[in-house]
Amino acid sequence: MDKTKDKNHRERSLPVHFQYPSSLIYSCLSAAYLRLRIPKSAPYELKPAGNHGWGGFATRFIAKGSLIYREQALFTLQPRGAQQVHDYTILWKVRQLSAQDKETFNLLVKAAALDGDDKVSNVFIKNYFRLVNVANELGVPTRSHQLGFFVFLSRLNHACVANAYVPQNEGKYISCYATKDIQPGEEIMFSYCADFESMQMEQRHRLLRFTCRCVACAPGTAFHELSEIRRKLIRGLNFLTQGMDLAYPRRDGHGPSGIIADPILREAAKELYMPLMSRLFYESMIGLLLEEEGMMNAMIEKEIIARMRGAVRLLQEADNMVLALRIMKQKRWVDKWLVASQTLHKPDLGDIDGYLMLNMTCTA
Ligand SMILES: C[S@@+](CC[C@H](N)C(=O)[O-])C[C@H]1O[C@@H](n2cnc3c(N)ncnc32)[C@H](O)[C@@H]1O
Repeated sequence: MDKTKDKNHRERSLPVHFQYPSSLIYSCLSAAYLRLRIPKSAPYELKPAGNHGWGGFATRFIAKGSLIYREQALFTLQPRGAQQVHDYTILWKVRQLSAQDKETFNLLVKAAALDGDDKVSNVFIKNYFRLVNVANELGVPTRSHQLGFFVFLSRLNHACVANAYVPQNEGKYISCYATKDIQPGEEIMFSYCADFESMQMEQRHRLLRFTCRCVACAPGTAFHELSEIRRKLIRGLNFLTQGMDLAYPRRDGHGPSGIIADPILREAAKELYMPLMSRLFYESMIGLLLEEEGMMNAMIEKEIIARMRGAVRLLQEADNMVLALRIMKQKRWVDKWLVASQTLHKPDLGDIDGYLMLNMTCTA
């Protein structure tokens, strides 16, 4: 996913719906799920996962950074939102599938029916990922959104601090990568929403509509307390660098922005008027906080570094350039942040260019 935080495209898989309350449901689901043939190339199997219904468990060691599974959508739809997907549209798509794919789809419908839900559209809602940049019929990439139905990666459960990551998408495919070393038998989980990095527990659970019990969602623990502070800070830092509040819907382009108390700083951030050297400090702090939170991974890192490089390229003053190169040279985020802290709010002749360029990109 483009963590340059394309304003409208951050939603990935949607927070989904029902709790799986009893062992009765597990055994009903098992009838359907045991018949679901996980492809041989996928290094996980389906098993009951405590209060998460069923989940995917590693069948072998999966090294940090490696691809876990790449899946093609069984079919795609192009509605305005998943809630607007109608049963008949889905069934029309399913009619065009191969016999084997139809059977797979029917297994998920059966599992849902055993769970007391016979609406095909709800099955879709539970198994879709948002796709952007899908090529149109002529093969030309578009910015339009599609929703893809994914059978196998949809079986993975959510964790706010996860061991896997699903970047936004690549056309009709989605891929899941390990963000940590995963041992055989360990459950593979990813965060259902990229913006959760800027949200505190209560808001995350409200959107998910279920109660996550990962390490960040364990009130009373030191990790949870720190996590709440870190995510609030990340929210503020994202606002300062990108001019938007990722924790709230932004119909008008800007969120409530209560996250930044200082009105002058808030207005400057909204207008994307932020000195380049300050950007380097804020971005390195985001990196440090994400790492501390256990949410850093190669893809996010690449995106933050790309944004930092963009700022460095625009610098015009020699002493700032020297400092910036020192920041970029540091291997660890904590060191980048320490060096960058010497530069906060230091102006540069390139600040105006940076401001113009960002505003042009954002309005284009
Ligand atoms: C896409 S499905 C994931 C697979 C699902 N567990 C199954 O049995 O098919 C999403 C649903 O799984 C459950 N779920 C996923 N992650 C969870 C978590 N961390 N805690 C509780 N329930 C979770 C929720 O009911 C959610 O609506």
